[in-house]
Amino acid sequence: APIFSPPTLSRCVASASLRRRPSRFTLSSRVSERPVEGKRRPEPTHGMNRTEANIPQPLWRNRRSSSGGYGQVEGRFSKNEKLDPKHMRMAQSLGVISRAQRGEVRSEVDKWFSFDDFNLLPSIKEGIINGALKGLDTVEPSPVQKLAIPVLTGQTTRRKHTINDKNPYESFLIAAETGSGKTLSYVVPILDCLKRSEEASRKNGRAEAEVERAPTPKAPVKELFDLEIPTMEPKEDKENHGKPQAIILVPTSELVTQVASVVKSISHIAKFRTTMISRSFTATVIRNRLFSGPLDVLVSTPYLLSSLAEDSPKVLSKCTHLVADEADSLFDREFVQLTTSIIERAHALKKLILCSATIPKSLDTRLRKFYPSMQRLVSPKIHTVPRRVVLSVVDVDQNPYRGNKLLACADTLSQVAKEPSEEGFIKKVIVFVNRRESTTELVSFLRDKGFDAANLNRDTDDRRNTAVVEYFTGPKVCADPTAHALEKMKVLVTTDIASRGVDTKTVKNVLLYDVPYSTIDFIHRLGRVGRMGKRGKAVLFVDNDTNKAWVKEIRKSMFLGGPLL
Ligand SMILES: Nc1ncnc2c1ncn2[C@@H]1O[C@H](COP(=O)(O)OP(=O)(O)OP(=O)(O)O)[C@@H](O)[C@H]1O
Repeated sequence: APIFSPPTLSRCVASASLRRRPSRFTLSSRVSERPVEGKRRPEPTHGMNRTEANIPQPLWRNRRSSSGGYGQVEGRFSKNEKLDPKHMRMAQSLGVISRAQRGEVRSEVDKWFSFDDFNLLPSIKEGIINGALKGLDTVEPSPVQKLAIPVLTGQTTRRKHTINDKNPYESFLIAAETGSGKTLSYVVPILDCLKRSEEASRKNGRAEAEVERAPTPKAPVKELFDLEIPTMEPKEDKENHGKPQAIILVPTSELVTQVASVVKSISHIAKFRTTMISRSFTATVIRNRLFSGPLDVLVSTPYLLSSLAEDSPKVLSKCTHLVADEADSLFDREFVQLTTSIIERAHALKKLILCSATIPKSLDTRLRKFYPSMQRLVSPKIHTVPRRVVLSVVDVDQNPYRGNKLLACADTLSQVAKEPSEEGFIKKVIVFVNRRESTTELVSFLRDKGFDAANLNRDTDDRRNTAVVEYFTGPKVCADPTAHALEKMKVLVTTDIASRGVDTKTVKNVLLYDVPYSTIDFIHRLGRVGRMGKRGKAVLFVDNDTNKAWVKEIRKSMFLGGPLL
């Protein structure tokens, strides 16, 4: 017989039955002893002589699907898992909204059903339906719009606001999850208010004109020696030139273009004069846009507006409504002085509106100090990632990548390209990196591998950046059905410049090439997908240096649909 022959199934079964010893199933004498923590017992009977039932705690009571509909969950999430202190600091940087507050807001939101329920002028409603939200089958306000529009238009009052020397204007904070329609929640009430005051002043003007048209007393007959005083030519009324009534501040020139296009979509119908200025335009263009005629709404970055206001302070003299969109950026260390100097110079200000998807504790404290009577319109879902976003994790230190992150990224992208979703259209994928230098390195690697990749960061040309952002925020683009899978995909490699506010509603996949520095960055980067209830996928690349407990915590919160804290 051969020394070694391959085992057959019957031989294995026979040897197993021979080895079976019933004595091994007798109870141990150490049955009452507590198991030693962390000690592994490799015997086959391990765990059979326990004094307590080993039933794992249910992790998610309302688990939607066994296949992990809300994220492919790896491992178990333990309640007692401690975060690295460094990451605890990051995780705790977000303000906390109590359950009671969330419940209160939900009942407020449930009162409203359609835009018709709001006390808006017909031209504004038409602007929403046929302009800003044109092409939608059913147009109804989103929760944050239901929360903000009635309060900002004065239809409902939450708290009586007393205007005095300390609080010369009303202040509001709109805070809601990413992609929830915050832009319209402040644009609509502002435009409605401007239209009403325009109509009121037109009525007053008509009344004044009627008074003027009344028969004037006859002029006394001129004597021969009376001087003939030449009548002055009526001057063109330049009083309102370059003095917008509403100003919207956003941190980047890409957002200037985006927000201005939302305002313009309503302005075309409701007849407003809107313009935008940013560093993408030359000085002549900016001058012409601002001073060539009367202006209702201006969208700008704080840098440009504050330098303009220094040269001609009258720019802010008629501003009654001021918005700071992405308020957490505009009140951070980089912008806070510029933003507050603009607010202080707007002496005619009636309403200050701050808007943000995240409220870091630093902002919260600052706002409580500077605007103690600020009305907070906070969505119950603040600090959550849209529920239809699935986050999966790729460990680049594991096989098959073995530390080659570039390769892991290229491989993930090629898997995305092969997916059958978005059939007939170009797939748009955004890859977020932490440092702008990484964009160049990653783009050249991806191009070498045959991907159509572009980079966007603060060093790249502004106009090109605007064009790239417009492509990724624009409608779906049809793909050539005969083209290769990689040719049917466009990849944008970018830093946080494209993570805030950019409305990439046709993007279905984001890749987080670097682990974001904070929960705030996580929320904004993941918020580029799953906008307005759409589905989205995100892939996070981790390595041995990543705090996996923190990542696990984030995935757990996402799975439960709770806020990332
Ligand atoms: N009531 C609505 N119904 C359907 N779609 C809407 C509605 N309001 C806004 N939208 C659309 O939702 C998308 C996201 O809106 P918006 O950019 O205002 O979100 P956001 O809350 O400001 O997001 P972010 O926090 O990322 O800046 C836009 O494409 C917008 O046209």
